[in-house]
Order: sequence, then C-alpha cells, then structure tokens
Amino acid sequence: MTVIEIDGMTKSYRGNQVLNGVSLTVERGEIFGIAGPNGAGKTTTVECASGLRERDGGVLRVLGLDPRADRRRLLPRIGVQLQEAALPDAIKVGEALKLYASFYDAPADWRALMEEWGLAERRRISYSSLSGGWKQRLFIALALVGNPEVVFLDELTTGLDPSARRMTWSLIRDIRDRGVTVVLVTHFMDEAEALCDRIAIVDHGRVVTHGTPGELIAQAHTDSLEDAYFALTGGQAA
Ligand SMILES: Nc1ncnc2c1ncn2[C@@H]1O[C@H](COP(=O)(O)OP(=O)(O)OP(=O)(O)O)[C@@H](O)[C@H]1O
Repeated sequence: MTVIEIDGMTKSYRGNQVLNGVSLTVERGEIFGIAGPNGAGKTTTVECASGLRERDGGVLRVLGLDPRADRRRLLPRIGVQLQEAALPDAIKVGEALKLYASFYDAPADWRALMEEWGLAERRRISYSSLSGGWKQRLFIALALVGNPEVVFLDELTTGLDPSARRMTWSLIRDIRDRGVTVVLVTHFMDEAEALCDRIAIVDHGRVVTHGTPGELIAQAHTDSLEDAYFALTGGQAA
C-alpha cells in the first residue's frame, strides 16, 4: 500500500526554485532513504511531506491526505525528527516525553517508550547533559510518542560516533519491524545501504533515480552504493 505519493512537486524560496518536480512513492512498512548533495532539496521535500512547508505545485499525499489542507488530521498520524532539532537545555528526559505525549489525543504510553528505548535510567537527566547519541535516541522516542504510522528522520546520525550510529541503525530497524514506515534523509551511503529498502537520490530538486540499493548499484555498474551515488550524481560529494 502506498503511504506517500509525490508527483511533480515544486517549491521556490523567494524566486529560487529548489524543488523542480520531485516524484516518488513510499510503501507501507519500508525504510525509504532520501540521499543527495547539499542543497538538493531533501529537507524541503520532507518538510512539505510532513506539513511544515507548503509546496507550490504538484501532487502530495501522505496517508491519503494533503499535508497542508488536512494538516490537523495528518499530524497525529506522523512523527517528525528534523535536522538541528533542539529542546530547552534544562528539560529532563522524562519531562520531554511527558510533554510531547500531552500533545496527542491518543499517545503511546510515554513511560513504556522511555523503558523500551533505554531512557528510563536517564529520565532525570537534563537534555543539555545528554551525549549526542542519547539526544538522538530521545528524539527518536519523541517522534514515536504519538504512535505514528509514518516517521520522518532527517540526518539522524550526522555527528554521531560510529557506535552511536550503529545503535541508531538498530533502533530504526526496530521502528520498521513494528510496522511503522520510515523516511530517512541521509548523507551516508553505508547507512543507506545497510538500512534502506529503497532509496531516492535527489539532485537539483529532482529525483534522479530510485530503487533498492542493489538496483542502484546495478544501474551504475559499480561495486558499492557509495560509488553508485557518485556515478549517479555526477561525482559530487554528499
Ligand atoms: N527557509 C529557506 N529560505 C530560503 N532558502 C532556503 C530555505 N530553506 C532551504 N533553502 C534553500 O533551498 C535549497 C534546498 O535546501 P534543502 O535544505 O531542502 O536541501 P538539502 O538537500 O536538505 O540540503 P542539506 O543536505 O545541506 O541539508 C538550498 O539551496 C537551501 O539554501
């Protein structure tokens, strides 16, 4: 079943067109990666799909709803973790989860979520005292507190050390294994290859290609997804 349908989506910021007809579909229960060079339009695509920004044109449906026109109906059904997300320094882990749960009519049990994600022993620790890996773990838990059907995760592992990245990967697989659809913006091709069922490579505001990691490698006649990425984006660094 198609959970996200985007066809010919366009978006400009003050006359600067950054989405030039993005088209992609995301199926229920998959981890769908969005990769591409800096400024390609990945975050803008995710912000439009999660109702945070309004597209200029094109078709956009998430769970059958228009993210802007049907925002109130859609928001309780999605979870969003955005690049450069932050919380007040002094808020404690437990307080943040409780606060986010209060935003929803039918939230997950935030205490159970805190246990499941290993945050219970840190419940009284303030946000500013958490390491990068634990902050990310908290953001994932916050994105799940509304019991979403779809979660959008934007550059979740940027800045994490290798072990925190691996830990985060396993958490993302756990989310998918619970039946939640995951849309993951990433700069890391090893991450995309390890985690994603399918990937769209975005460049200059368009999807230049999409497919499973194996399909993209075969298409580019390379040995790895990273090499395929360079071949398919004309050699620009991610
Ligand atoms: N609020 C904004 N106002 C004006 N321009 C913006 C705004 N947000 C993004 N842009 C521009 O739109 C383009 C696409 O940005 P976007 O953040 O979607 O790209 P991205 O692929 O996510 O990049 P990155 O990998 O660097 O995060 C960039 O040129 C960016 O400078």
